[in-house]
Amino acid sequence: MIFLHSSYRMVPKILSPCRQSFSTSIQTEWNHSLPSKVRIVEVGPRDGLQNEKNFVPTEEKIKFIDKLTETGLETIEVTSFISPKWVPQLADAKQVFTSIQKKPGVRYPVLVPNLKGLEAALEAGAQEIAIFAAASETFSRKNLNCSIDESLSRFKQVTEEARKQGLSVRGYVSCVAGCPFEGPIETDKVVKVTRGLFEMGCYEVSLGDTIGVGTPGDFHRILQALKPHVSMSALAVHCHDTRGTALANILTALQYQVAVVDASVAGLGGCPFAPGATGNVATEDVIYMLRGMHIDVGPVDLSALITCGQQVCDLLGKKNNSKVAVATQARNKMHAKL
Ligand SMILES: CC(C)(COP(=O)([O-])OP(=O)([O-])OC[C@H]1O[C@@H](n2cnc3c(N)ncnc32)[C@H](O)[C@@H]1OP(=O)([O-])[O-])[C@@H](O)C(=O)NCCC(=O)NCCSC(=O)C[C@@](C)(O)CC(=O)[O-]
Repeated sequence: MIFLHSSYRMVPKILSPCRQSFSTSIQTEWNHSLPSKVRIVEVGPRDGLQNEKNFVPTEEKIKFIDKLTETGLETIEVTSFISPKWVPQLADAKQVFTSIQKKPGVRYPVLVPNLKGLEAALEAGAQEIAIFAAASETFSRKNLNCSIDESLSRFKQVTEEARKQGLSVRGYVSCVAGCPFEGPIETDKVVKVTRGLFEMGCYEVSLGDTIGVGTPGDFHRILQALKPHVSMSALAVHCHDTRGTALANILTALQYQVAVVDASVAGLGGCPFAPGATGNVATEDVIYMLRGMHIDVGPVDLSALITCGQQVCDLLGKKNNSKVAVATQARNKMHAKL
């Protein structure tokens, strides 16, 4: 496996918003090793809101998700059927899930931590769930109140029951590159938990850099170790951008044929049980980068997504963490003045 493709250095400077296209020969040489299509999993309504201290009114959550649907996103993680004592912000999971306008063809997964959550998700009409384990023992206890092994046996029951009911099950592994409590995490632990999730029946596993400490070197090490055991096309990456390495980590994953990327509009996000965690990579930035590389990311209207991201930032009173959104808005303002 070549870590950075040798022609990488030949790529011209970053594409401007007017989308310069690079020469066909360079494009072919460089892109042949990358997936031609990437599925974006928008996690803004779940990961993006779960850590907000002030309760976001249910109606606003519903409007937010409906706007995301209108942008053309194809997968939107809506909420979590977790204990409201643990994450009060998502206590309205059922109301949100049953009230959003679901567009045919769009997938609306929800997080589920146990059989109780599965029951609630089924009652609400969910067709896809996500379970979430960790590669760090301490983080598992902080996030799920149980050890990694206990969580895996709990999730096995959840997965078996969900699949019996016809649901698809996605898995997450948190702390793949580092833990807020334990520091660096051994690659073997990531491999063990990832394999465990596939063995119990997950169709896809998303590798979470929960606190955004990972670098391309970490993703190279982790994917290299996973390669003999799992299919790269069944993996996703979930990169928080705390240290500005998320896009580079995603690019590394693409070089391993990983073709599913989690992202959050306006770069919202963070796990309430992971001190120091900040937002996910911004969906706008991922789309901009991948389209600039001629990778198909589906029919998302980037301008509509930028507007939606800004609206939710205004609602939350937060800074927009999408560099593409900030630059586009500044450019639009400048053009409006001319
Ligand atoms: C797993 C538990 C429930 C264990 O928590 P526990 O306290 O051990 O659970 P319990 O079974 O003892 O139940 C305690 C209470 O919660 C209730 N309860 C129990 N389960 C549910 C449920 N599903 N729905 C509603 N209520 C529930 C249960 O009925 C009981 O209520 P009481 O009798 O006290 O009134 C808890 O630890 C929990 O909810 N954890 C969720 C934590 C969470 O949501 N973290 C954020 C998501 S993960 C993440 O962000 C990382 C990710 C995915 O993005 C990837 C990455 O970045 O790495």
